[in-house]
Amino acid sequence: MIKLELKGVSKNFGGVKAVQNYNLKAEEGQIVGVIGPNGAGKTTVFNLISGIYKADTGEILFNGKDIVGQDQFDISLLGISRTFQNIRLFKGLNCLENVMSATDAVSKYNLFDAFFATPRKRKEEARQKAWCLECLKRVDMDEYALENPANLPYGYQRRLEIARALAMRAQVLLLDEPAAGLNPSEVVDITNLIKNLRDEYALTIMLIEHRLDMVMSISDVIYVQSFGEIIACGTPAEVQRDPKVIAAYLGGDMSC
Ligand SMILES: Nc1ncnc2c1ncn2[C@@H]1O[C@H](COP(=O)(O)OP(=O)(O)OP(=O)(O)O)[C@@H](O)[C@H]1O
Repeated sequence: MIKLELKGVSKNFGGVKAVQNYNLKAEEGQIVGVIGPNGAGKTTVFNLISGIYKADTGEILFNGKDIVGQDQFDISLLGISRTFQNIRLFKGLNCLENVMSATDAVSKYNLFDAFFATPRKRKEEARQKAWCLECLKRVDMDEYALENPANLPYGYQRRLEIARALAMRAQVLLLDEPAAGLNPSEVVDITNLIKNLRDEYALTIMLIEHRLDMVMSISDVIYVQSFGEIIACGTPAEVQRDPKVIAAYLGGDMSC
């Protein structure tokens, strides 16, 4: 089943054609790698899917429905969550509160309940807390629930971002350079975590990554972008031997 599909999507910034006539299909439970040189338009694709930017042309279908024009908040409620190249966490909140902040929008109590701290609000908060602890556990971070993320190694902060996305009950996860800044053993950990989450929840995962060894080892299919266009798409083995990819992206050596 196709979970996410981009059809003829384009985005210009003034004279810059950041994304041009972009077509992509991501099946349920698939890990889709997106690679390409700096400035190729990879992050712009994520910004278009997540509603940060609106596509100039084309369709972005999530579960078969076009989401172009919806704002980022509504898109995240639909089930598309993303992480960022530069980790975005609330440094003043502990890990559990960071995860819970992601679920505030889906809480099932109203202003009256919130103002008067009704039993319904207390019950709903307890339910959300249990669910968020479960999400922390899923990324092996339950023991750090009360820790400030700023005191934790980078690898944990990356996992915390993923826990926030899980708490939103994401069906599609957009990971922007999940291995950036991680040491080799943290890269192995996050790679295994991503694979396990896909297997367990049938998540559809798109990932932008400059670390080719990681993206090649984890992806079912890879899209290669250059100057806003897809120049190749296929299995890791297929794109590695594609002459266009080798010429445009790696200057001759794609072995990793
Ligand atoms: N908000 C914006 N305003 C103007 N130009 C933009 C904007 N966002 C992106 N661009 C331009 O669009 C092009 C694609 O940028 P984008 O960040 O999507 O590339 P990228 O492939 O993610 O790069 P990197 O690998 O370095 O993160 C670049 O030329 C960039 O300068």
